[in-house]
Amino acid sequence: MRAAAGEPDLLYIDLQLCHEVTSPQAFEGLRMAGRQVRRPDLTIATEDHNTPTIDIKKPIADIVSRTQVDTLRRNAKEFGLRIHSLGDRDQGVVHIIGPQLGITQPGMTIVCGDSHTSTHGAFGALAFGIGTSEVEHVLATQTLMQAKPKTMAVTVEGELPPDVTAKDIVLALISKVGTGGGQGYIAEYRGSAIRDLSMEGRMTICNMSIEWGAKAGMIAPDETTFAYLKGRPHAPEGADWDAAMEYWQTLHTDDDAVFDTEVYIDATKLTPFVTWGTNPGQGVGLDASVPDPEEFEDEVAKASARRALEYMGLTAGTPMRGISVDTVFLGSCTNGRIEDLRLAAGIIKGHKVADGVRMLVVPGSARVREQAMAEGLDEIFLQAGAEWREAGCSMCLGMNPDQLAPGERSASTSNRNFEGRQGKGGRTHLVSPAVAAATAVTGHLAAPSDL
Ligand SMILES: CC(C)[C@H](C(=O)O)[C@@H](O)C(=O)O
Ligand code: SF4
Repeated sequence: MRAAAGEPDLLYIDLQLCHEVTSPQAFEGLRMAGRQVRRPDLTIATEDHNTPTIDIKKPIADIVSRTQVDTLRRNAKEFGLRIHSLGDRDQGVVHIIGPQLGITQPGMTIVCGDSHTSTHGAFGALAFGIGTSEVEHVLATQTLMQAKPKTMAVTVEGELPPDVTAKDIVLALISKVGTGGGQGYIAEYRGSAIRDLSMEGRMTICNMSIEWGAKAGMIAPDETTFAYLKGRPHAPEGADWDAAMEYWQTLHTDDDAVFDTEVYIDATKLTPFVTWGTNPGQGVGLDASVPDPEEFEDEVAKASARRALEYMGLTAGTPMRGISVDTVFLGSCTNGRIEDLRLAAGIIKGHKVADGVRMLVVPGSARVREQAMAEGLDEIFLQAGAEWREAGCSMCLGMNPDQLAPGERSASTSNRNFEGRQGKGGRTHLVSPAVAAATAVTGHLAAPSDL
């Protein structure tokens, strides 16, 4: 890093991830300026947003999607970049493949033209999303200018009650601090409840940092982190591993560190959390009811809740469990990892997806899919009547064929419930994989304990 008075810092970037949506103009910019990619070895591309999750051997039907994906392939070839294309064993959602390959490591600076790059902060990496002009800057120079953000500690203490997962922690946090609560901050998630989470759970939380406005979210690397990384294709080996460990073990906050802001959450009081509105902060416990907008004190929150209920087709006072869904989506870079699939499969096993409900199970990467199949999870989902798909962003956002029809309602393990996010007119309730599985069985928002 280079720092000078009155200037933003200049960061060296250890890893840039690319996908088809936000990279075309960046490569075009390089071409027009006659530049090369500075460090092709520190740049890796995958196809995820525009890719279909069935018939992946056929050409992509939608012309815009096909052009995006073809353009990424051409750019990767021209600039000498590693790319994991549809059908490749290492293809998948950009934020799933980095950790899975062991490319994401503690202490790194990681960027991608994608807001959920914060996911990688779960390893104690400084990881955040950047805009397309910044993507071009990093491609050309391997550096990025950044103003120093403020720091926030999000401390989650205590043991999680049954049926409560990492997703519920982060949904509860966002409804507490609001979607703008983290603006200008980098957050450290800490406390016993965070330390007790698996890497998958930690990634779920860091993934949604951007949904409450934080620039990035980080978790101090510990034995859980090291155990996850050990033996992965790109993890260091032998003496390199020992040297890396020596460094990684220093990457924790000093005991006497002072944060600009602190937030505290009592994990023992959490319940499964679900959203009722059209931003990730409009959530309540599953035991609660759809709130009454007139009871919000803040005028902006009141207006936004009124509009959200109208769009969502909901009436204040309706118990959350009384909300029926048409679709359940299990997947995305928030909850499309093996642990998420295992958890949902364990709940759905021996049950059937409710009549009239479709359940899409979309592994976050081809490797997650492979592993799930090796464990027989695909069979469990198929026997329950769910659809077992190929890897990709899928119904997390309406950029590929997996979409909600207007007016359709989903319980979705993804991270955004904005109007039209899963298809024009679609209505999204954000939930954990456990709630998704129980909801698929009952046909209305539910927890595993309801089965
Ligand atoms: C398409 C991409 C730019 C976008 C993002 O930045 O997050 C997408 O991944 C999303 O989740 O909305
Ligand atoms: S899975 Fe969803 S949130 Fe993640 S990168 Fe894809 S579209 Fe964005």
